[in-house]
Amino acid sequence: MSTSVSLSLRDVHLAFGRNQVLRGVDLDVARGATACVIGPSGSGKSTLLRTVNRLLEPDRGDVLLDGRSVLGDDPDALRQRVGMVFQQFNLFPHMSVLRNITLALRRIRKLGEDEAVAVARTHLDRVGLAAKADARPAHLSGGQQQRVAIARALAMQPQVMLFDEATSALDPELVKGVLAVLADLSAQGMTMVVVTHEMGFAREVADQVAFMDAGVVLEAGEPGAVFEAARHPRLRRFLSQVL
Ligand SMILES: Nc1ncnc2c1ncn2[C@@H]1O[C@H](COP(=O)(O)OP(=O)(O)OP(=O)(O)O)[C@@H](O)[C@H]1O
Repeated sequence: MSTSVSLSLRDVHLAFGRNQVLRGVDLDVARGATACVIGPSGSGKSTLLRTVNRLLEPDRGDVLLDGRSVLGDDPDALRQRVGMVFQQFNLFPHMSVLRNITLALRRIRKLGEDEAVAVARTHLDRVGLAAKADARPAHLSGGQQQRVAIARALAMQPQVMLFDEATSALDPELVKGVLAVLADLSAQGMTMVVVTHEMGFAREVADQVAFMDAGVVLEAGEPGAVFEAARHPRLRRFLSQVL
């Protein structure tokens, strides 16, 4: 794994037209730490993630990796450093699992075919899918497809990983396997931001839980402090609805 970096968002604002979605987001994720972002639908969680790898540009504020702003960086170079996994797995349906992973290794990391295949197999093994290298995505379960998407992102040797509701599209029995991969990655010291509705995962795996409401991080802290001793009434109300 390449070295993880710290991540900071400073007073990030973003509007879609007149809809002011981010209203001054501050978040600090230490190197190697896992932050889980929780909060009501529409509070801006996905939008926040997308500002980190510049799928969206903030109107104001800053995004920093290891203390350095990334807002002037080449987006393609930045996206090699910041891997992202989406709710829908976004695999190429007409390619084998292996090819889905080697494609970017060859085109972006410029690896030769043999090395790309070797790297891809290593990462497939890491997510427990070495035996599925030659399968088409459609022949895999949703949970397996999501693990391929994770392997594909990890193969690029990111320094930060973003997960946008990575288990929300999965049948309940498939969620566990994907969360186990995330927990493993967290334990290995990857810097991660995980937008999730899985409160059990947040409680057990996160170093920090950040509660977003109406475009700001209203409260953040260690899981025990957030789940057991929430200060803000809006967070207490949210938790009473989801726990
Ligand atoms: N590309 C876009 N164009 C216009 N509006 C958008 C766009 N993306 C998100 N929004 C709006 O931004 C607001 C926040 O959306 P966002 O997806 O960030 O919320 P969320 O907290 O991730 O919600 P959920 O938990 O339901 O996924 C919503 O009002 C949404 O309609």
